[in-house]
Amino acid sequence: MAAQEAVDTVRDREIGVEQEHLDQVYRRLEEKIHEAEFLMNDAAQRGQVGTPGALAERDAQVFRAGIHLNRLNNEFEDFLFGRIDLLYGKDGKKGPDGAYTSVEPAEDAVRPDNTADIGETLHIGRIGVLDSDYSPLVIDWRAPAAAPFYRSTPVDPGRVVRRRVIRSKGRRVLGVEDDLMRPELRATLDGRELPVIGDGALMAALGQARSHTMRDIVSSIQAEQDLVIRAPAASVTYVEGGPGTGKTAVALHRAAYLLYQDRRRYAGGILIVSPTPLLVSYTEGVLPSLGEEGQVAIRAVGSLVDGCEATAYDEPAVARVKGSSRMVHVLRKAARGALETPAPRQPAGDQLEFGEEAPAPTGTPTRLRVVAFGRRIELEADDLRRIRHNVLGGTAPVNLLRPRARRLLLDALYAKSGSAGRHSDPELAAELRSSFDEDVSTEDSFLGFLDAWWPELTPRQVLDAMADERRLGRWARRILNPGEVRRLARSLRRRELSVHDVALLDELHTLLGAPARPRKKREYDPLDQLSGLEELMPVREETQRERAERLAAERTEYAHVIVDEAQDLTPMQWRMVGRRGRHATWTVVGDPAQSSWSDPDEAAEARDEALGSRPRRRFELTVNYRNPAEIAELAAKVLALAMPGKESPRAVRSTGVEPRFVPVPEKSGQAALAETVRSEAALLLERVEGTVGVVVAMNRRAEAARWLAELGDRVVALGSLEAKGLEYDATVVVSPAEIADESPAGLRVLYVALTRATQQLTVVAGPGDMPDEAGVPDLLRD
Ligand SMILES: Nc1ncnc2c1ncn2[C@@H]1O[C@H](COP(=O)(O)OP(=O)(O)OP(=O)(O)O)[C@@H](O)[C@H]1O
Repeated sequence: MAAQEAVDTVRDREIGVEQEHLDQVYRRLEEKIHEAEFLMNDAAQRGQVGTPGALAERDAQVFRAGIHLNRLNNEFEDFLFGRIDLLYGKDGKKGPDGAYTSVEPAEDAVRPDNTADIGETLHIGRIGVLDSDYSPLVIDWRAPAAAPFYRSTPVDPGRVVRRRVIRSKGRRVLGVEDDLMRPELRATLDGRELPVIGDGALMAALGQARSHTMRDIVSSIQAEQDLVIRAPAASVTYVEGGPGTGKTAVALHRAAYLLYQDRRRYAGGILIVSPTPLLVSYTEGVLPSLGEEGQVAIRAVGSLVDGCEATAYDEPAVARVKGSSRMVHVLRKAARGALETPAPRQPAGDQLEFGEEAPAPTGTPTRLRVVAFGRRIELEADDLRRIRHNVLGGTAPVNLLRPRARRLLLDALYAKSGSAGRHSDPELAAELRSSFDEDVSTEDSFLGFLDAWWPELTPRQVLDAMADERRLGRWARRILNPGEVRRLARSLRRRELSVHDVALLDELHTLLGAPARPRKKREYDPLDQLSGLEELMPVREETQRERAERLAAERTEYAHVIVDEAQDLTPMQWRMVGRRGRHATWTVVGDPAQSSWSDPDEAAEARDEALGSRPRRRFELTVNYRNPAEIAELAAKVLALAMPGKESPRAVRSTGVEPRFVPVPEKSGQAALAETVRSEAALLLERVEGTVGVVVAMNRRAEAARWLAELGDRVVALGSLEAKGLEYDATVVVSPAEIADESPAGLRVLYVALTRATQQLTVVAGPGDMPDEAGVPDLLRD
């Protein structure tokens, strides 16, 4: 009892020490706010005092100080979260953050009798704060001086003697947890021995209930993760790690780190590509909590093209075709072929012509008739075919070839006009030609013809054209088999875009060339045709702000691209993502064992193409922070089937709660399955504090949502592919066999489903499963 009281007293005293420090930090911040406010009032009173530049600087200062205090008061519950006590360093140099830079201890820092004095104490927080004498009150977690907080281990302690995690809420310090990095030392701070309080700051973090949004991990980043977060931004940082090893967390913290390192280069220029909108909304709050609001674009792969927010999934056989790099060849043909619209079958009649009083045609015209120099001149179907063939010979984007098509049409018309040899004098000949061109190209019949014969195509129009099975069959000849053509065409007839369609649209965008932005209607000016000026003459000047917004929205290239769940990108998606980072540095995180793409080798090839020859630094994350050992062990059985020989990450904690198995005999029907899933989810809701995820095969998504409708918003129904990257306190995995049989990648998708829970897992064996007497489905047995 007495011993416990003594521990409590030491703990309380240490909490008091940290409280004092936190109070000092807030005092300092308030001081800065007052200074800033004073400056602002002063500036306002004196009106014109100082140059406009100086006033702007003051305003900026006030603004920055305001942001600081606002964050402190509102956002950062644990603004200050760490502390390291360090030995004296090798040299006495200080860095810009006011801390000593030396990583290694001075030679005489430890005395022969294993005693030492603490030479420096640093507090680590979400942002840096300097005292009025420029000594560091708080070091930004991303600053070099903070690295030992994450990196130091008992094996390689550097200067760190004690590492402390501080838990606080608002302005109150609630607790401290220490790790000793040099347990053999008797170190003193200001003449008193260093106390050590508790253990398991990481474990405390991992045991917390999960909500619908991800939390940052700044206070407990582990050494192997820190190496990735702080890796230099050169070329490609490539990270592999199993489920729950912190890949997503690391990717987000890395974005914050890069911004801190080189804001000028990265502000607004980092793209994070995420597999699903669900994962985007799950992770969206992390960067603001690290103080980086609005600096990073986090986009789902189905929303990478502006204006698209695709969430629909294709059935696996269709997804396989749409994602395959064979589509590049099909799309190339389609982009060119779609220039020709088939003539309508009804009403049957003469060939369609322009320049005649005929009902508006809907097919591609097969004859051009103009009047120039008082004569009727015609190009026949063969002439037109030849010209089209000639223009399409190269690889240039189709929309950009229109001026060339126009030129060749004029050449051909001129040749037929009989005017070509009329003048031997080159100057007169050129003059004649240019007046011919002017005559013809302003003629309505010519302009109308050009619009119909070489229309400016949008990616969507071409994709729609591919929905016609006959035409698609032509474009895909010797590339796709008839079954693939049929399925692809059928899926494109649905109006709703699928996630995979977006990569096709992006590819088409490249093949077609940028379509002109929607134009405001105005008087037609033939000069536009000559010079393509229409894009340069907006009806009204944009304001600065509109321009900034437009450029941000149109941004298609980034300085750094982070790909999360990289194993899932199809070859076509890699091409799309690659185009956004042609000059970028990259961070690519993924786990091949979780790939939902049927042919990982093909995807790896496309990835290598997107990343080019940039050198890669490879990292591996080996510790599973999400799943308790009991769940990880079960998942490992599926991993052994999905990817024999692949090692599971090591789970760091155990809950003592084994996964639960509940079979629903096949003959008992859908209602029994629904009832079982509902009651199992309800049971888990009672057992855990946070969220429950129910993972079902993709085609059961809608019904599963209905099954759970009454259970409130702590429970979510998810299709197997949507579970990617997410986590819940508890999960119900429904019908493992159904999930595994959904696609060629089914076992890997099942592995994903089984690794989502932080505490409890229930497996409901349904149709197709063969449970043993304990209810364990065949796929989950040894
Ligand atoms: N150092 C850490 N301290 C505290 N929590 C951590 C740490 N590292 C990871 N976690 C937690 O572990 C969980 C898994 O992390 P994350 O989702 O980033 O893993 P992942 O590797 O992306 O997983 P998956 O491949 O399954 O999507 C998250 O709740 C994360 O906050």
